[in-house]
Amino acid sequence: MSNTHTTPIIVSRPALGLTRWIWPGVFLVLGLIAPFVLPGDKWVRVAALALVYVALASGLNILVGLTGLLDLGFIAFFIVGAYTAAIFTVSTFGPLLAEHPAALAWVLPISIVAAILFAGVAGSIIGYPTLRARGDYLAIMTLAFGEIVRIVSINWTEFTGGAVGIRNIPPLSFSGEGVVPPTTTYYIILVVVVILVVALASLIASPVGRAWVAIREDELVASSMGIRTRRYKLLAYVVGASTAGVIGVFFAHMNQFVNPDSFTLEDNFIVLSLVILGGAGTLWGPITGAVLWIFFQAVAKDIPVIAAHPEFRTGLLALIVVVLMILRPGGLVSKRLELTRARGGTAEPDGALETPADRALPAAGAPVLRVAEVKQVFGGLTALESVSFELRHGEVLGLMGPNGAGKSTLLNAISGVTRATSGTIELEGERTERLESNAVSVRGIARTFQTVRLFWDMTVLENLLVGGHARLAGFLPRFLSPVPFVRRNERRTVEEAEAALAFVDAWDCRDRRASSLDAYQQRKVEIARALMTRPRVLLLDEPAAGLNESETRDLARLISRIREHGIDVILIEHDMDLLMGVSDRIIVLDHGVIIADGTPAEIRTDPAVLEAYLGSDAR
Ligand SMILES: Nc1ncnc2c1ncn2[C@@H]1O[C@H](COP(=O)(O)OP(=O)(O)OP(=O)(O)O)[C@@H](O)[C@H]1O
Repeated sequence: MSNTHTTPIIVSRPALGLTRWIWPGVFLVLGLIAPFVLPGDKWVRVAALALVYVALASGLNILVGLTGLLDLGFIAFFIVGAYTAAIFTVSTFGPLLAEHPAALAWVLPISIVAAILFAGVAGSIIGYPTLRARGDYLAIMTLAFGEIVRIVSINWTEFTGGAVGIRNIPPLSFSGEGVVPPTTTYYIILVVVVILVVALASLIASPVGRAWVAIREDELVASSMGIRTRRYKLLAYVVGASTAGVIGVFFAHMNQFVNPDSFTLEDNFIVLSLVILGGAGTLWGPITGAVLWIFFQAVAKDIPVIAAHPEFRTGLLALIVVVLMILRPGGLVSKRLELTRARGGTAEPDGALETPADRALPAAGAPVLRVAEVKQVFGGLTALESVSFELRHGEVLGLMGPNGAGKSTLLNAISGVTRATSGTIELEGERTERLESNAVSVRGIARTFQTVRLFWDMTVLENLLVGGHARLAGFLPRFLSPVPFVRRNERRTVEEAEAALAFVDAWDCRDRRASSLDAYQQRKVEIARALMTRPRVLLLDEPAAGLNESETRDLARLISRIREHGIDVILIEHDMDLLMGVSDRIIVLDHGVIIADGTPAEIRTDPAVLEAYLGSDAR
């Protein structure tokens, strides 16, 4: 059994049945009764504005909270949505609406689709160049983008009305009435926001949401699990932007005018603060933050000192954020996101690893992986010098060499983490040396890392589901988890994940947060996650580092069992007993050159190996 010497932190089993609806139920009931309990129209308008911020904060949360992409220009997408509605209803369809105000019922959907399209395109435009940028660069680029859109809205006068803006946007009335009670507007916006939040929540508890969180936690590993990271980052921009665009349309109708002052840089920071204040990366945090802040702001307006100095409002928000970040760094709501809605079984599977039915195994001894004359140069340093070898089917190939010999560099080149300077790599006859790591993973090469790299904030099961990502997410995003066949797929993958966990003897940990596991459990989960990609070849980089003797023996048995399942293994290891015991053949690297290739017994007595390890005295 697994060794457990830490206090197990069990992430509560995903809530079943009614309990998981408590939180959304409370919000929905509050949303529905708000106009009845709020004292007067002014407060109903405040509530409607709070809903607008709920949608904005939820959209920005996809970028900042889930995917870890700081966006300081998010308000630009809101501007695009609001101006789209304004231009459509005042200029394009203005004369028609003047004659038939009820035509808004079909102009509005056109505005919404156009806003999704325009904001989505704007999202891709900002998203594309920022795909390679992170941190400071990303922040500055998005900030600049937000300003560009705002400045364009001021200066493109024939379209946007310049500084004056666009007035006389019709209210949300489908009956032709010129005046719409704030309660009606409120309920229309409530319906829109509920639809947006449900759609975003569905996306989060799907392979897409897991891919976003995986990218935030460790982009390199996410890619090694088969996630096309650039595509998912771009998708995050498009989804966030479209959300802001849609709510921008409703804001324009609610406000009945838009001008550049409707959206300032300050609004941008307010939305960002609300996400952080509420709890970035949670579903309900940004929603809570938005509602609390908008109401707090409305109340604060009546406090004399703030009424006299409205500029204090944002300063106050900044102060609240600073204090809260010290007291509660995760934000007001720190409930972990559930990244799957599928439920696992309650009985441990028998521990047999699934082999895909469509997979024809090569003949024993046939070459599976061919590495030919691979060279890797980093600046002036040649880490690998024309390395060539074959991995044959049915074998565990040991890879050893002194520190700095180039072992990890070789694994990185094979797994597509780095691109070899020259040379070829073939997996069952297919060239892979030019592929990115996600494509290499999909072709059938999985890996673990020298220091364990799990998605620490996810549960063990979620970690494994990320491993099964490529099977769950096709080109057409099969992400709408309420759709039955998608759920079936997800359930199948959960079953496979549980089988993989039972195989490595870590099924008990399936609901634990990865960060709570002990060293050996972490290693086993990392191996199970790699197995979830259904690899033909598994690359293990020093899996015994940090393990005790009995764990190392157990690991040796696990590696042999993996080979018995038809998965060929390349094993880097400094633990000689493990390496010699489990490998069928060993190659030895020194200074980026293969100096020996043979059975463990041959390697043990090879003079070149002894010299590399012990110096010239060994001869
Ligand atoms: N991204 C990089 N940029 C520059 N130099 C690198 C890079 N990656 C590795 N190197 C260098 O390449 C050489 C080989 O490193 P590598 O990590 O592959 O060795 P190793 O055999 O895995 O060693 P160890 O057993 O200590 O992990 C080292 O000199 C290392 O400093």
